Order: sequence, then structure tokens, then C-alpha cells
Amino acid sequence: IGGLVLIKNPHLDTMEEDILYHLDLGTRTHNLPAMFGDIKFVCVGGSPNRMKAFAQFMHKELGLEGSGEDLADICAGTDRYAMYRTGPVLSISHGMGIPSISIMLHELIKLLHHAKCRDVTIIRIGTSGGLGIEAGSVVITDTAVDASFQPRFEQVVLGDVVVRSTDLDRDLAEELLACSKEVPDFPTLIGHTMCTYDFYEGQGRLDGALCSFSSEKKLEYLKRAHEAGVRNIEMESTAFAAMCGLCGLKAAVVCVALLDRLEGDQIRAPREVLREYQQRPQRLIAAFIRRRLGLHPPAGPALPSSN
Ligand SMILES: O=P(O)(O)O[C@@H]1C[C@H](O)[C@@H](CO)O1
Ligand SMILES: O=c1cc[nH]c(=O)[nH]1
Repeated sequence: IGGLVLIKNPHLDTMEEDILYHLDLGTRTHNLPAMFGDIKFVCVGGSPNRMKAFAQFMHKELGLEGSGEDLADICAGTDRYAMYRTGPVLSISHGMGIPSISIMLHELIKLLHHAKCRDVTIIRIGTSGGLGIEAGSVVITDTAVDASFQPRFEQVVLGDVVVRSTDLDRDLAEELLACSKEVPDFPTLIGHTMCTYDFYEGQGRLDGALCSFSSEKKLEYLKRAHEAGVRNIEMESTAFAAMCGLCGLKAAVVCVALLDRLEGDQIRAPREVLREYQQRPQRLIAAFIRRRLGLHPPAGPALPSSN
């Protein structure tokens, strides 16, 4: 049925109650359609403070009443994830890495299903390591690939490896690129995003507690990734693309590059610079949501708060 979230689990219908444990929500304890039925945009990102700042920023960008400073954490009963809503926008943290985002997405997707949400667009706003691009550039992912540059997400289910595809919505990526013209003070590009299971060895870094390869091997790997079309590296996009795609959600990944990995491993930019980088995907997505809602022209030079 048009626009509804598809749940690919026949067991769910037989359950009298569904407890979304890590979100501290449930079908018996909460009226999910009343709380979330009108949500149209879901934004996710690793850090709880970033997602709070994004919700507060969106509150202002949507011209809603009040400062937005007092938005409450809907998942306050648990400290696994943080969730905020303002207008039709839901903002949720997912922690670091595939296991963490995948638990959150199982429960979030069921939440959107129980709430009978329709036509939801979901966007990951994250940070990443760039590949051959200037620090501070924003990458809109066309294809999420694994550490062998393949567009697949492998999950072990009952001891067997299940392979899922990682397609993202092409039109949405193009629409986001078009919106980037409204925030011209940083470069935005479309490219492949490589998703790994680790920040250090898994991303070819020489500066972890363990390292089993030479700096020549590292550069050879990163250059191969670049030749395969990879423009940035992070740790959630394949699982995010696979799960959202299977459940019929239009999904996008928009990450800022904190450094160029062809130039180094350590993130050396001052905290203030990193904070401003983190705001870039938020500003692009705010422009996108405003445009979708017909709130033209863009608001003044507002910035998300510093998280
Ligand atoms: O959304 P975030 O900034 O958490 O995304 C990337 C990938 C990992 O979660 C983390 C590593 O620093 O940043
Ligand atoms: O290099 C980086 C920076 C942020 N996040 C990553 O996963 N890698």
C-alpha cells in the first residue's frame, strides 16, 4: 500500500505487544500513531548531542514556536539512543558501527510501521574520512560499498551469511545535490561511500593499537578504493541502505569528510573546525526539508548549535 513502511517479518503480526526495548517505547505503553503518525522525515547520526542540535536547528528552520531549546528526549528512559521530534522531523542517534545502527533501525522501522507513517524519507547525517577530497567536503552517497568495494551488506543469520543489496534512492541523491546550491560555502559531491567494521585497521589506518600492514600497502588499498569510485569511508552506510531499502523507505546518506585519508590518519583539525564541519550535512538537510515543505526562500544565515 502506497508509502507505508514494509515490515518483512511474518511473526510480528502474531505478537500482542511489541516492546521497542532500546528506545524505551512500546505498542501497549505508548500511542505510537498519535506520537509519530505524521512524521515525514527521519534523520539519524552517530552522536546524541548532534541529533539534539539538529532537532533544535530544524525547529528554528521550520519557523516553529519557541526556541526549541527545551525539546525533550523521547528515549530518556534509556541511554542507548536519543530521539527528538520537531514538526514532521524525527532526529535519532544510532551510536557507532553496524551492530549499533542495526539495532536502532530494527526498532525505528517497527516504530514507523506501528505508527502507520506514510511516505517517510530517512537520511543519515554523519562524519567520515574523505578519499581524495578536501576536508569539510560533503559527500552524498550514490552507492554504499563494503571493504571490498562491493555494493552489498553481509549479515550472519542462523550461522549463514545472508547478502543484501545496498541500493539508495538515486532521485533523492540528485535532489539533495540540487539543494546543495542553497548552501554554497562548502563543496558537495556525489560518490560511493565505503562502510567498514572498524575505524582503525578496518579503514587502513596506521595509528591504531594494532596494525598488520605497511604504509605502502595502506596507500595502495586507499588508492584502489578511490579508483573504484569511493569518496568517503564511514561505518554504517551499508547496513542503513540495506535495511531501509528492504523496508521501502527512501533513504540517503550525507556525510562530511573530516580529513583526506590520502593525506593522513589522525583527525587534527581543531574542535571548533570539526564542529562547523558536522553542521554542514545538517544545513544541507535543513535546506532539503524546507524545500520539500515549500518553505522558500531559505531562512537567514542560521547555524545549528555547536554540537
Ligand atoms: O555519524 P557518525 O559521525 O558517528 O559516523 C562516523 C562513523 C562512526 O560511527 C564514527 C567514527 O568516528 O563516525
Ligand atoms: O576517518 C573517519 C572519520 C570519521 N568516521 C569514520 O568512520 N572514519
